[in-house]
Amino acid sequence: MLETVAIWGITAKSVSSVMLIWAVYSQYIPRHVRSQMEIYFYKLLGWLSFYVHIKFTEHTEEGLKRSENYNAIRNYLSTNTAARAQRLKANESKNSKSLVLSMDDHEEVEDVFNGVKVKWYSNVKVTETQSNYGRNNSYERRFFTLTFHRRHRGMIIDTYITHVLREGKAIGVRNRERKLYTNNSSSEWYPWMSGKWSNVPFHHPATFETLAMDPEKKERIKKDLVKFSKGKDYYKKVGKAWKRGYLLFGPPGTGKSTMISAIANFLDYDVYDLELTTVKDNSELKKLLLETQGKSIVVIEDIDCSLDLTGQRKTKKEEDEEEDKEKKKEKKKEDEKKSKVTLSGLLNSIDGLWSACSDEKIIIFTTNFVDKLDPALIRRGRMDNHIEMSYCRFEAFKVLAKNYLEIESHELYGEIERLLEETDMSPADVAETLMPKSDEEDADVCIKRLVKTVEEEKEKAKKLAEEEEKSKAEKEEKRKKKKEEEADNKKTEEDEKKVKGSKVNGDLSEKNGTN
Ligand SMILES: Nc1ncnc2c1ncn2[C@@H]1O[C@H](COP(=O)(O)OP(=O)(O)OP(=O)(O)O)[C@@H](O)[C@H]1O
Ligand SMILES: [Mg+2]
Repeated sequence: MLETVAIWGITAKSVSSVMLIWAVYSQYIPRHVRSQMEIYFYKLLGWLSFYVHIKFTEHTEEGLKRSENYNAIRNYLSTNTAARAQRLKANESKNSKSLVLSMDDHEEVEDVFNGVKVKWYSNVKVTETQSNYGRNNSYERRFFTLTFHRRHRGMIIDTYITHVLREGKAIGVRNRERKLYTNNSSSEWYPWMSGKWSNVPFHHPATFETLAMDPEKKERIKKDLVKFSKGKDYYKKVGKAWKRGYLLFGPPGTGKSTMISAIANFLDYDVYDLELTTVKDNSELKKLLLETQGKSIVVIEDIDCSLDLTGQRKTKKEEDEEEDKEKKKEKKKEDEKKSKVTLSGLLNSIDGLWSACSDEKIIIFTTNFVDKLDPALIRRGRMDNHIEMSYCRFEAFKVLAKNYLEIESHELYGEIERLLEETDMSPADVAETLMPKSDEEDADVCIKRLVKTVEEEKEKAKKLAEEEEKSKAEKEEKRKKKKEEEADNKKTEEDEKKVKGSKVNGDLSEKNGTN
Protein backbone atom coordinates (compact mmCIF):
# COMPACT_ATOMS: atom_id res chain seq x y z
CA MET A 1 0.00 0.00 0.00
CA LEU A 2 2.69 2.44 0.92
CA GLU A 3 6.13 2.09 -0.60
CA THR A 4 8.91 4.63 -0.42
CA VAL A 5 11.66 4.98 -2.94
CA ALA A 6 14.37 7.52 -2.28
CA ILE A 7 15.82 8.84 -5.49
CA TRP A 8 18.79 11.21 -5.80
CA GLY A 9 20.32 13.59 -8.27
CA ILE A 10 17.76 14.62 -10.94
CA THR A 11 14.73 16.91 -10.72
CA ALA A 12 11.23 15.82 -9.80
CA LYS A 13 9.98 16.75 -13.27
CA SER A 14 12.44 14.55 -15.08
CA VAL A 15 11.85 11.67 -12.65
CA SER A 16 8.11 11.93 -13.10
CA SER A 17 8.45 12.05 -16.88
CA VAL A 18 10.66 8.97 -16.89
CA MET A 19 8.25 7.15 -14.56
CA LEU A 20 5.29 8.09 -16.69
CA ILE A 21 6.97 6.85 -19.84
CA TRP A 22 7.93 3.67 -18.03
CA ALA A 23 4.38 3.07 -16.76
CA VAL A 24 2.92 3.52 -20.28
CA TYR A 25 5.43 1.55 -22.32
CA SER A 26 6.57 -1.17 -19.89
CA GLN A 27 3.42 -3.17 -20.65
CA TYR A 28 4.70 -3.82 -24.22
CA ILE A 29 7.87 -5.47 -22.93
CA PRO A 30 7.66 -9.25 -22.31
CA ARG A 31 6.93 -10.06 -18.70
CA HIS A 32 10.15 -11.87 -17.73
CA VAL A 33 12.30 -9.13 -19.28
CA ARG A 34 10.17 -6.39 -17.73
CA SER A 35 10.55 -7.57 -14.13
CA GLN A 36 14.39 -7.64 -14.49
CA MET A 37 14.37 -4.21 -16.16
CA GLU A 38 12.22 -2.79 -13.37
CA ILE A 39 14.80 -3.70 -10.75
CA TYR A 40 17.58 -1.87 -12.62
CA PHE A 41 15.29 1.00 -13.60
CA TYR A 42 14.39 1.86 -10.01
CA LYS A 43 17.98 1.34 -8.84
CA LEU A 44 19.16 3.82 -11.45
CA LEU A 45 16.52 6.39 -10.49
CA GLY A 46 17.48 5.92 -6.84
CA TRP A 47 21.12 6.88 -7.60
CA LEU A 48 20.12 9.95 -9.59
CA SER A 49 17.31 11.73 -7.76
CA PHE A 50 16.83 14.07 -4.76
CA TYR A 51 13.20 13.05 -4.60
CA VAL A 52 11.24 10.60 -2.49
CA HIS A 53 8.34 8.65 -3.97
CA ILE A 54 5.56 7.00 -2.03
CA LYS A 55 3.26 4.57 -3.76
CA PHE A 56 -0.37 4.01 -2.69
CA THR A 57 -1.98 1.02 -4.40
CA GLU A 58 -5.67 0.59 -5.16
CA HIS A 59 -5.98 -2.78 -3.49
CA THR A 60 -4.75 -4.04 -0.14
CA GLU A 61 -1.96 -6.60 -0.03
CA GLU A 62 -4.48 -9.45 0.19
CA GLY A 63 -5.62 -8.14 -3.19
CA LEU A 64 -9.33 -8.53 -2.51
CA LYS A 65 -10.29 -5.39 -0.69
CA ARG A 66 -10.07 -1.86 -2.04
CA SER A 67 -7.65 0.17 -0.01
CA GLU A 68 -9.37 2.79 2.13
CA ASN A 69 -6.27 4.99 1.86
CA TYR A 70 -6.38 4.89 -1.95
CA ASN A 71 -10.05 5.94 -1.89
CA ALA A 72 -9.31 8.73 0.58
CA ILE A 73 -6.47 10.06 -1.61
CA ARG A 74 -8.71 9.89 -4.69
CA ASN A 75 -11.39 11.90 -2.84
CA TYR A 76 -8.83 14.43 -1.64
CA LEU A 77 -7.32 14.89 -5.08
CA SER A 78 -10.75 15.04 -6.76
CA THR A 79 -11.80 17.90 -4.49
CA ASN A 80 -8.58 19.82 -4.04
CA THR A 81 -6.46 19.40 -7.10
CA ALA A 82 -8.17 17.42 -9.86
CA ALA A 83 -9.66 20.59 -11.36
CA ARG A 84 -6.09 21.54 -12.25
CA ALA A 85 -5.40 18.29 -14.08
CA GLN A 86 -5.68 18.36 -17.85
CA ARG A 87 -7.36 15.01 -18.25
CA LEU A 88 -10.14 14.00 -15.87
CA LYS A 89 -12.22 10.88 -15.43
CA ALA A 90 -15.92 11.13 -14.57
CA ASN A 91 -16.92 8.25 -12.28
CA GLU A 92 -20.53 7.46 -11.55
CA SER A 93 -20.02 5.80 -8.22
CA LYS A 94 -22.98 3.89 -6.80
CA ASN A 95 -21.90 4.94 -3.30
CA SER A 96 -21.74 8.62 -4.09
CA LYS A 97 -24.45 11.27 -4.28
CA SER A 98 -22.93 13.05 -7.25
CA LEU A 99 -20.61 12.52 -10.20
CA VAL A 100 -17.00 12.14 -9.01
CA LEU A 101 -14.28 13.78 -11.14
CA SER A 102 -10.85 12.28 -10.66
CA MET A 103 -7.47 12.40 -12.41
CA ASP A 104 -7.26 10.20 -15.47
CA ASP A 105 -4.58 7.49 -15.67
CA HIS A 106 -1.03 8.78 -16.19
CA GLU A 107 -2.03 12.31 -15.18
CA GLU A 108 -0.18 14.47 -12.67
CA VAL A 109 -1.19 17.34 -10.34
CA GLU A 110 0.62 19.59 -7.91
CA ASP A 111 -0.40 20.32 -4.33
CA VAL A 112 1.03 22.83 -1.86
CA PHE A 113 1.02 22.17 1.88
CA ASN A 114 2.65 24.51 4.45
CA GLY A 115 4.50 26.15 1.55
CA VAL A 116 5.92 22.83 0.34
CA LYS A 117 5.19 21.61 -3.19
CA VAL A 118 4.39 17.96 -3.76
CA LYS A 119 3.27 16.05 -6.86
CA TRP A 120 0.75 13.31 -7.26
CA TYR A 121 0.77 10.90 -10.23
CA SER A 122 -2.02 8.52 -11.09
CA ASN A 123 -0.61 5.35 -12.61
CA VAL A 124 -1.92 2.10 -13.94
CA LYS A 125 -0.01 -1.10 -14.42
CA VAL A 126 -1.34 -3.85 -16.64
CA THR A 127 -0.45 -7.38 -15.59
CA GLU A 128 -1.02 -10.31 -17.89
CA THR A 129 -1.47 -13.83 -16.64
CA GLN A 130 -2.16 -17.13 -18.35
CA SER A 131 -4.88 -19.39 -16.97
CA ASN A 132 -4.57 -23.22 -16.77
CA TYR A 133 -6.61 -23.43 -19.98
CA GLY A 134 -4.12 -21.24 -21.84
CA ARG A 135 -6.35 -18.16 -21.84
CA ASN A 136 -4.68 -14.76 -21.40
CA ASN A 137 -6.11 -12.55 -18.67
CA SER A 138 -5.04 -8.99 -18.04
CA TYR A 139 -5.48 -7.03 -14.80
CA GLU A 140 -5.17 -3.31 -14.33
CA ARG A 141 -3.61 -2.29 -11.03
CA ARG A 142 -3.88 1.41 -10.25
CA PHE A 143 -1.77 3.37 -7.83
CA PHE A 144 -0.96 6.94 -6.86
CA THR A 145 2.61 8.11 -6.45
CA LEU A 146 3.42 11.03 -4.19
CA THR A 147 6.70 12.77 -4.99
CA PHE A 148 8.47 15.40 -2.86
CA HIS A 149 11.96 16.66 -2.08
CA ARG A 150 13.83 14.57 0.46
CA ARG A 151 14.45 17.52 2.77
CA HIS A 152 10.66 17.58 3.56
CA ARG A 153 10.52 13.89 4.26
CA GLY A 154 9.66 14.18 8.00
CA MET A 155 6.93 16.78 7.54
CA ILE A 156 5.30 15.02 4.59
CA ILE A 157 5.25 11.58 6.20
CA ASP A 158 4.22 12.81 9.65
CA THR A 159 1.81 15.59 8.78
CA TYR A 160 0.86 15.90 5.10
CA ILE A 161 -0.16 12.29 4.50
CA THR A 162 -2.23 12.23 7.69
CA HIS A 163 -3.90 15.46 6.55
CA VAL A 164 -4.68 14.03 3.08
CA LEU A 165 -6.10 10.78 4.47
CA ARG A 166 -8.21 12.55 7.09
CA GLU A 167 -9.58 15.09 4.60
CA GLY A 168 -10.19 12.41 1.98
CA LYS A 169 -12.13 10.22 4.41
CA ALA A 170 -14.25 13.19 5.53
CA ILE A 171 -15.01 14.05 1.88
CA GLY A 172 -16.00 10.41 1.30
CA VAL A 173 -18.44 10.55 4.22
CA ARG A 174 -19.90 13.87 3.01
CA ASN A 175 -20.37 12.60 -0.53
CA ARG A 176 -21.59 9.12 0.25
CA GLU A 177 -25.19 8.29 -0.47
CA ARG A 178 -26.78 7.12 2.73
CA LYS A 179 -28.11 3.57 2.80
CA LEU A 180 -30.78 1.53 4.47
CA TYR A 181 -29.52 -2.03 4.98
CA THR A 182 -31.38 -5.21 5.77
CA ASN A 183 -29.77 -8.51 6.74
CA ASN A 184 -29.96 -11.51 4.40
CA SER A 185 -30.41 -15.10 5.48
CA SER A 186 -27.08 -16.97 5.73
CA SER A 187 -27.80 -18.98 2.55
CA GLU A 188 -27.24 -15.73 0.60
CA TRP A 189 -24.01 -14.70 2.33
CA TYR A 190 -21.66 -15.75 -0.50
CA PRO A 191 -19.89 -12.88 -2.30
CA TRP A 192 -21.40 -13.93 -5.64
CA MET A 193 -24.90 -13.74 -4.11
CA SER A 194 -26.31 -10.88 -2.06
CA GLY A 195 -23.75 -10.94 0.82
CA LYS A 196 -24.67 -10.38 4.46
CA TRP A 197 -26.57 -7.13 3.96
CA SER A 198 -28.68 -5.78 1.08
CA ASN A 199 -29.18 -2.05 0.76
CA VAL A 200 -31.26 0.64 -0.88
CA PRO A 201 -30.65 4.40 -0.85
CA PHE A 202 -32.05 5.94 2.32
CA HIS A 203 -34.35 8.86 1.53
CA HIS A 204 -36.76 9.08 4.48
CA PRO A 205 -37.94 12.70 4.81
CA ALA A 206 -38.53 12.70 8.62
CA THR A 207 -36.51 15.25 10.58
CA PHE A 208 -36.57 16.54 14.14
CA GLU A 209 -38.44 19.61 12.83
CA THR A 210 -41.30 17.43 11.55
CA LEU A 211 -41.31 15.10 14.55
CA ALA A 212 -44.25 15.78 16.85
CA MET A 213 -43.22 15.56 20.49
CA ASP A 214 -42.54 17.68 23.52
CA PRO A 215 -40.04 20.39 22.36
CA GLU A 216 -37.91 20.19 25.52
CA LYS A 217 -37.57 16.43 25.20
CA LYS A 218 -36.69 16.83 21.53
CA GLU A 219 -33.99 19.37 22.34
CA ARG A 220 -32.50 17.07 25.00
CA ILE A 221 -32.28 14.20 22.50
CA LYS A 222 -30.64 16.42 19.88
CA LYS A 223 -28.04 17.63 22.37
CA ASP A 224 -27.34 14.06 23.44
CA LEU A 225 -26.79 13.04 19.80
CA VAL A 226 -24.49 15.97 19.08
CA LYS A 227 -22.45 15.23 22.20
CA PHE A 228 -22.16 11.60 21.12
CA SER A 229 -21.11 12.34 17.54
CA LYS A 230 -18.37 14.70 18.72
CA GLY A 231 -17.28 12.40 21.54
CA LYS A 232 -14.49 10.38 19.90
CA ASP A 233 -11.75 11.64 22.23
CA TYR A 234 -13.99 11.60 25.29
CA TYR A 235 -14.99 7.96 24.79
CA LYS A 236 -11.33 7.07 24.31
CA LYS A 237 -10.38 8.92 27.47
CA VAL A 238 -12.94 7.15 29.64
CA GLY A 239 -12.14 3.77 28.05
CA LYS A 240 -15.58 3.16 26.56
CA ALA A 241 -16.46 1.88 23.09
CA TRP A 242 -17.76 4.79 21.00
CA LYS A 243 -21.38 3.72 20.81
CA ARG A 244 -24.68 4.64 22.42
CA GLY A 245 -27.88 2.68 22.98
CA TYR A 246 -31.39 4.12 22.73
CA LEU A 247 -34.57 2.40 23.82
CA LEU A 248 -37.69 3.88 22.20
CA PHE A 249 -40.90 2.71 23.80
CA GLY A 250 -44.53 3.67 23.54
CA PRO A 251 -47.88 2.67 22.05
CA PRO A 252 -48.27 1.99 18.30
CA GLY A 253 -48.22 5.06 16.05
CA THR A 254 -46.41 7.36 18.45
CA GLY A 255 -43.41 7.90 16.16
CA LYS A 256 -40.74 5.38 17.22
CA SER A 257 -39.78 4.45 13.64
CA THR A 258 -40.12 8.08 12.56
CA MET A 259 -37.70 9.07 15.32
CA ILE A 260 -35.10 6.59 13.96
CA SER A 261 -35.27 8.24 10.52
CA ALA A 262 -35.02 11.69 12.12
CA ILE A 263 -31.88 10.61 14.04
CA ALA A 264 -30.32 9.13 10.87
CA ASN A 265 -31.00 12.35 8.94
CA PHE A 266 -29.78 14.52 11.81
CA LEU A 267 -26.43 12.70 12.15
CA ASP A 268 -26.09 11.71 8.49
CA TYR A 269 -25.75 8.03 9.41
CA ASP A 270 -26.62 4.83 7.54
CA VAL A 271 -29.32 2.57 9.00
CA TYR A 272 -28.93 -1.20 9.50
CA ASP A 273 -32.39 -2.64 10.10
CA LEU A 274 -31.60 -5.95 11.81
CA GLU A 275 -34.33 -8.57 11.48
CA LEU A 276 -33.44 -10.91 14.35
CA THR A 277 -35.87 -13.65 13.31
CA THR A 278 -33.79 -14.42 10.19
CA VAL A 279 -30.55 -14.70 12.19
CA LYS A 280 -29.86 -18.39 12.85
CA ASP A 281 -27.69 -18.16 15.96
CA ASN A 282 -25.39 -16.01 18.10
CA SER A 283 -22.38 -16.55 15.88
CA GLU A 284 -24.32 -15.33 12.81
CA LEU A 285 -25.41 -12.29 14.77
CA LYS A 286 -21.78 -11.48 15.63
CA LYS A 287 -20.72 -11.79 11.98
CA LEU A 288 -23.55 -9.53 10.84
CA LEU A 289 -22.65 -6.83 13.35
CA LEU A 290 -18.97 -7.07 12.41
CA GLU A 291 -19.92 -6.19 8.84
CA THR A 292 -21.64 -2.96 9.81
CA GLN A 293 -19.68 0.25 9.33
CA GLY A 294 -19.12 3.22 11.60
CA LYS A 295 -21.39 6.27 11.43
CA SER A 296 -24.42 4.03 11.43
CA ILE A 297 -27.50 3.10 13.42
CA VAL A 298 -28.27 -0.55 14.10
CA VAL A 299 -32.00 -0.93 14.67
CA ILE A 300 -33.90 -3.84 16.20
CA GLU A 301 -37.60 -3.00 15.97
CA ASP A 302 -40.22 -4.55 18.25
CA ILE A 303 -37.57 -6.28 20.34
CA ASP A 304 -40.26 -7.88 22.53
CA CYS A 305 -41.70 -9.72 19.51
CA SER A 306 -38.43 -10.46 17.68
CA LEU A 307 -37.44 -13.44 19.76
CA ASP A 308 -38.12 -15.19 23.01
CA LEU A 309 -35.23 -13.44 24.69
CA THR A 310 -36.21 -14.21 28.24
CA GLY A 311 -34.10 -17.36 28.12
CA GLN A 312 -36.85 -19.25 29.92
CA ARG A 313 -37.84 -22.68 28.75
CA LYS A 314 -41.00 -24.68 29.42
CA THR A 315 -40.62 -27.64 31.77
CA LYS A 316 -40.84 -31.15 30.37
CA LYS A 317 -44.06 -31.78 32.27
CA GLU A 318 -45.72 -28.71 30.81
CA GLU A 319 -44.75 -29.78 27.34
CA ASP A 320 -46.11 -33.29 27.84
CA GLU A 321 -49.37 -31.92 29.05
CA GLU A 322 -49.60 -29.45 26.22
CA GLU A 323 -49.15 -31.55 23.14
CA ASP A 324 -49.62 -34.97 21.78
CA LYS A 325 -46.89 -36.71 19.78
CA GLU A 326 -47.88 -35.46 16.33
CA LYS A 327 -48.06 -31.84 17.45
CA LYS A 328 -44.66 -32.16 19.10
CA LYS A 329 -43.07 -33.31 15.87
CA GLU A 330 -44.44 -30.28 14.00
CA LYS A 331 -43.26 -27.95 16.74
CA LYS A 332 -39.78 -29.45 16.65
CA LYS A 333 -39.58 -28.81 12.91
CA GLU A 334 -40.69 -25.22 13.42
CA ASP A 335 -38.21 -24.72 16.26
CA GLU A 336 -35.37 -25.89 14.04
CA LYS A 337 -36.25 -23.22 11.51
CA LYS A 338 -36.52 -20.56 14.21
CA SER A 339 -33.70 -18.32 15.31
CA LYS A 340 -31.50 -19.59 18.14
CA VAL A 341 -30.24 -16.16 19.11
CA THR A 342 -30.26 -15.97 22.90
CA LEU A 343 -30.42 -13.07 25.29
CA SER A 344 -26.77 -13.52 26.31
CA GLY A 345 -25.75 -13.73 22.63
CA LEU A 346 -27.50 -10.46 21.90
CA LEU A 347 -25.98 -8.79 24.96
CA ASN A 348 -22.49 -9.95 23.99
CA SER A 349 -22.93 -8.64 20.47
CA ILE A 350 -24.10 -5.22 21.56
CA ASP A 351 -21.61 -4.58 24.31
CA GLY A 352 -19.15 -7.44 24.58
CA LEU A 353 -15.60 -7.38 23.22
CA TRP A 354 -16.84 -7.57 19.64
CA SER A 355 -18.92 -4.45 19.86
CA ALA A 356 -15.88 -2.16 19.79
CA CYS A 357 -14.77 -3.34 16.35
CA SER A 358 -16.24 -0.35 14.55
CA ASP A 359 -16.65 3.13 15.98
CA GLU A 360 -19.42 5.69 16.11
CA LYS A 361 -22.43 3.48 16.26
CA ILE A 362 -25.89 3.93 17.71
CA ILE A 363 -28.01 0.92 18.63
CA ILE A 364 -31.76 1.44 18.86
CA PHE A 365 -34.37 -0.96 20.21
CA THR A 366 -38.06 -0.21 19.86
CA THR A 367 -40.92 -1.80 21.75
CA ASN A 368 -44.59 -1.28 22.55
CA PHE A 369 -44.24 -3.10 25.88
CA VAL A 370 -41.24 -1.98 27.87
CA ASP A 371 -42.32 -4.02 30.92
CA LYS A 372 -41.98 -7.25 28.94
CA LEU A 373 -38.25 -6.77 28.38
CA ASP A 374 -35.57 -8.40 30.46
CA PRO A 375 -33.99 -5.74 32.71
CA ALA A 376 -30.51 -6.96 31.65
CA LEU A 377 -31.27 -5.94 28.09
CA ILE A 378 -32.20 -2.37 28.85
CA ARG A 379 -29.97 -1.43 31.75
CA ARG A 380 -28.01 1.85 31.41
CA GLY A 381 -24.71 1.28 29.69
CA ARG A 382 -26.49 -0.94 27.20
CA MET A 383 -29.53 1.17 26.46
CA ASP A 384 -28.19 4.48 27.76
CA ASN A 385 -31.15 6.63 26.87
CA HIS A 386 -34.74 5.49 27.43
CA ILE A 387 -37.17 7.62 25.42
CA GLU A 388 -40.89 7.35 25.88
CA MET A 389 -42.92 8.20 22.79
CA SER A 390 -46.30 9.20 24.11
CA TYR A 391 -49.79 10.00 22.93
CA CYS A 392 -50.33 13.28 21.11
CA ARG A 393 -50.62 16.26 23.45
CA PHE A 394 -51.03 19.91 22.47
CA GLU A 395 -47.32 20.69 21.81
CA ALA A 396 -47.01 17.70 19.50
CA PHE A 397 -50.30 18.61 17.80
CA LYS A 398 -48.97 22.10 16.98
CA VAL A 399 -46.04 20.53 15.09
CA LEU A 400 -48.40 18.27 13.14
CA ALA A 401 -50.75 21.17 12.31
CA LYS A 402 -47.79 23.16 11.03
CA ASN A 403 -46.53 20.22 8.95
CA TYR A 404 -49.84 19.11 7.52
CA LEU A 405 -51.84 22.36 7.27
CA GLU A 406 -49.18 25.06 7.47
CA ILE A 407 -51.01 26.88 10.28
CA GLU A 408 -49.73 28.03 13.65
CA SER A 409 -53.00 29.08 15.30
CA HIS A 410 -56.77 28.64 15.03
CA GLU A 411 -59.76 29.60 17.15
CA LEU A 412 -60.25 25.94 18.08
CA TYR A 413 -56.73 25.49 19.47
CA GLY A 414 -57.94 26.02 23.08
CA GLU A 415 -60.62 23.36 22.62
CA ILE A 416 -58.12 20.98 21.04
CA GLU A 417 -55.63 21.50 23.89
CA ARG A 418 -58.29 20.55 26.45
CA LEU A 419 -59.50 17.55 24.45
CA LEU A 420 -56.01 16.16 23.83
CA GLU A 421 -55.15 16.37 27.52
CA GLU A 422 -58.19 14.22 28.29
CA THR A 423 -57.91 11.78 25.37
CA ASP A 424 -55.17 9.33 24.41
CA MET A 425 -54.80 9.61 20.63
CA SER A 426 -51.59 8.64 18.81
CA PRO A 427 -49.78 11.21 16.63
CA ALA A 428 -50.36 8.81 13.71
CA ASP A 429 -54.16 9.09 14.19
CA VAL A 430 -54.03 12.87 14.67
CA ALA A 431 -51.86 13.24 11.55
CA GLU A 432 -54.23 11.14 9.47
CA THR A 433 -57.25 13.20 10.62
CA LEU A 434 -55.44 16.47 9.88
CA MET A 435 -54.42 15.50 6.35
CA PRO A 436 -56.64 17.13 3.68
CA LYS A 437 -58.47 14.43 1.71
CA SER A 438 -59.26 16.58 -1.34
CA ASP A 439 -58.36 19.95 -2.87
CA GLU A 440 -61.58 21.42 -1.46
CA GLU A 441 -60.60 20.72 2.14
CA ASP A 442 -58.82 23.64 3.78
CA ALA A 443 -57.22 23.95 7.24
CA ASP A 444 -60.53 24.98 8.83
CA VAL A 445 -62.30 21.82 7.63
CA CYS A 446 -59.44 19.61 8.84
CA ILE A 447 -59.22 21.25 12.27
CA LYS A 448 -62.99 20.90 12.77
CA ARG A 449 -62.77 17.26 11.72
CA LEU A 450 -60.05 16.75 14.32
CA VAL A 451 -62.18 18.27 17.08
CA LYS A 452 -65.04 15.95 16.09
CA THR A 453 -62.79 12.89 15.95
CA VAL A 454 -61.17 13.60 19.32
CA GLU A 455 -64.61 14.12 20.89
CA GLU A 456 -65.74 10.78 19.43
CA GLU A 457 -62.55 9.12 20.70
CA LYS A 458 -63.17 10.62 24.13
CA GLU A 459 -66.72 9.32 24.11
CA LYS A 460 -65.52 5.88 23.00
CA ALA A 461 -62.88 5.81 25.72
CA LYS A 462 -65.48 6.87 28.30
CA LYS A 463 -67.86 4.09 27.22
CA LEU A 464 -65.03 1.57 27.24
CA ALA A 465 -63.98 2.65 30.71
CA GLU A 466 -67.60 2.38 31.90
CA GLU A 467 -67.92 -1.09 30.37
CA GLU A 468 -64.68 -2.14 31.96
CA GLU A 469 -65.83 -0.74 35.28
CA LYS A 470 -69.15 -2.58 34.89
CA SER A 471 -67.52 -5.90 34.03
CA LYS A 472 -65.10 -5.42 36.92
CA ALA A 473 -67.99 -4.77 39.29
CA GLU A 474 -69.83 -7.81 37.91
CA LYS A 475 -66.77 -9.95 38.40
CA GLU A 476 -66.38 -8.64 41.95
CA GLU A 477 -70.06 -9.33 42.61
CA LYS A 478 -69.69 -12.88 41.29
CA ARG A 479 -66.58 -13.41 43.39
CA LYS A 480 -68.37 -12.16 46.51
CA LYS A 481 -71.42 -14.35 45.79
CA LYS A 482 -69.21 -17.36 45.30
CA LYS A 483 -67.41 -16.68 48.56
CA GLU A 484 -70.72 -16.29 50.41
CA GLU A 485 -72.02 -19.52 48.89
CA GLU A 486 -68.85 -21.30 49.89
CA ALA A 487 -69.16 -19.92 53.44
CA ASP A 488 -72.83 -20.99 53.54
CA ASN A 489 -71.97 -24.47 52.32
CA LYS A 490 -69.22 -24.77 54.89
CA LYS A 491 -71.57 -23.67 57.64
CA THR A 492 -74.24 -26.15 56.55
CA GLU A 493 -71.67 -28.93 56.51
CA GLU A 494 -70.50 -28.03 60.00
CA ASP A 495 -74.09 -27.84 61.28
CA GLU A 496 -74.82 -31.22 59.79
CA LYS A 497 -71.70 -32.63 61.41
CA LYS A 498 -72.75 -31.20 64.76
CA VAL A 499 -76.28 -32.64 64.47
CA LYS A 500 -74.80 -36.00 63.53
CA GLY A 501 -72.40 -35.88 66.49
CA SER A 502 -75.11 -35.01 69.05
CA LYS A 503 -77.32 -37.76 67.65
CA VAL A 504 -74.55 -40.34 68.10
CA ASN A 505 -73.92 -39.12 71.65
CA GLY A 506 -77.68 -39.31 72.43
CA ASP A 507 -77.89 -42.85 71.09
CA LEU A 508 -74.88 -43.91 73.14
CA SER A 509 -76.20 -42.46 76.42
CA GLU A 510 -79.58 -44.08 75.72
CA LYS A 511 -77.81 -47.42 75.22
CA ASN A 512 -75.77 -47.01 78.43
CA GLY A 513 -78.95 -46.08 80.41
CA THR A 514 -80.74 -49.28 79.35
CA ASN A 515 -77.76 -51.36 80.34
N1 LIG B 1 -44.36 11.80 16.74
C1 LIG B 1 -44.68 11.85 15.46
N2 LIG B 1 -44.35 12.92 14.70
C2 LIG B 1 -44.66 12.98 13.41
N3 LIG B 1 -45.34 12.02 12.76
C3 LIG B 1 -45.70 10.94 13.45
C4 LIG B 1 -45.38 10.80 14.83
N4 LIG B 1 -45.86 9.62 15.26
C5 LIG B 1 -46.44 9.05 14.22
N5 LIG B 1 -46.36 9.82 13.12
C6 LIG B 1 -46.92 9.51 11.80
O1 LIG B 1 -47.53 8.24 11.91
C7 LIG B 1 -46.93 7.26 11.09
C8 LIG B 1 -46.63 6.02 11.93
O2 LIG B 1 -45.64 6.33 12.89
P1 LIG B 1 -44.45 5.34 13.28
O3 LIG B 1 -44.35 4.24 12.30
O4 LIG B 1 -43.24 6.15 13.52
O5 LIG B 1 -45.01 4.79 14.65
P2 LIG B 1 -44.40 3.67 15.60
O6 LIG B 1 -44.36 4.24 16.97
O7 LIG B 1 -43.14 3.18 15.03
O8 LIG B 1 -45.53 2.56 15.56
P3 LIG B 1 -45.39 0.97 15.80
O9 LIG B 1 -45.23 0.77 17.27
O10 LIG B 1 -46.70 0.44 15.32
O11 LIG B 1 -44.23 0.50 15.00
C9 LIG B 1 -45.67 7.88 10.55
O12 LIG B 1 -45.53 7.59 9.20
C10 LIG B 1 -45.86 9.37 10.76
O13 LIG B 1 -46.37 9.93 9.58
MG1 LIG C 1 -42.52 1.32 14.22
